[in-house]
Amino acid sequence: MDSHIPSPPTRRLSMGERENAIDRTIPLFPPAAEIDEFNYFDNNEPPEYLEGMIRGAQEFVKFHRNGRVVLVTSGGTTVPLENQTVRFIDNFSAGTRGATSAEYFLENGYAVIFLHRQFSLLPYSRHYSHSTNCFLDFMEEKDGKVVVDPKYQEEMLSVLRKYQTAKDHNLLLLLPFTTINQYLHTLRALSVTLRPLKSRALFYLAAAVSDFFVPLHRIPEHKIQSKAGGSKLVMNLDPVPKFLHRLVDKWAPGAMIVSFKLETDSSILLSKARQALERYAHQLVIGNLLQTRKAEVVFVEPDKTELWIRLTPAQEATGVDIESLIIPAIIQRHDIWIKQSGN
Ligand SMILES: CC(C)(COP(=O)(O)O)[C@@H](O)C(=O)NCCC(=O)N[C@@H](CSSC[C@H](N)C(=O)O)C(=O)O
Repeated sequence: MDSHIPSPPTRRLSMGERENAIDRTIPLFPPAAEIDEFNYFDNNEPPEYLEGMIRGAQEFVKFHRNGRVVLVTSGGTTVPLENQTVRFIDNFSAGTRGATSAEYFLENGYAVIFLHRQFSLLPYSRHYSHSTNCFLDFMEEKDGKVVVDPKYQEEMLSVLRKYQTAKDHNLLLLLPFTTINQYLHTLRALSVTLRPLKSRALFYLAAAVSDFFVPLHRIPEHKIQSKAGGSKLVMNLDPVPKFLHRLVDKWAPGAMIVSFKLETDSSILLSKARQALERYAHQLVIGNLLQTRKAEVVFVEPDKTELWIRLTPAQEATGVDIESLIIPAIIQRHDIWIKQSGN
């Protein structure tokens, strides 16, 4: 290390060690019973904008009543720690999986309801976001006017044309969420809105959903104060109802439902994905590891098959989207689902 740069102070660990960071003496929560889910929705108000949002979704579904509609969820849900939220627990997701998948569904003739974390990546604009691949880097000034750098014309024109087509044909409905509560209320309401499509409705649950939250009756109104000299913040979180169970059983009967299982430990990915499929009895779990999610996923299906979908090194090197392989494989399964459902 350069002599003139002082070495960082040794990290001060809090009193305990890593293994004490989470109190594991509390018994593991049993799977949420049905009543817990009713309680959740009775005790946690829907967002005030929900009625208007759903009216728009109803118009969209009516417009596409003879086609296929996929609800793509994308981005991470937050768990506010105060009602006047200053601090919150976030779930990791840039929104790349959802936004990229939505583009491939659109290119395959699906209408897309994109339920996404506000300000996360969106279909098409994800190619030129404000930070990575900043759109300003693709422009230059010529004769006092802003023009697109000729180097990028072809690629940008292709993205623009796809974006325009989606807009001109009313194929993409963008609906935002931020908190877990907004997400759950909106997902439930959209499930009911999609019922008329029966098997032609597809749920593609790529959002990173919170598992624990602070219930309304326990959340402080104002910013939590830290005491002078420092003080611990001990949080007591409740489990988020296992809504996937309700979605499959009650909210979206007949629709095809695909969920994602996110892990960081490769040794438990397959078993956790199988467990989710057994627990919720939906049609497909796509397992992925945080660290390799852009290069490989595994399809875990009710007939016990496990199909790995991987980019080759050459595909990775040339920037092929793994979603260009995932989505056609899902559509193949949706074709069969619709045929078997007879509606
Ligand atoms: C979030 C990523 C990894 C994409 O990343 P970006 O491209 O950066 O956006 C996505 O592929 C994914 O695994 N999404 C699902 C993550 C997730 O939270 N899955 C839940 C299942 S759906 S939430 C279901 C709820 N917990 C319940 O059991 O009812 C889980 O693993 O537990």
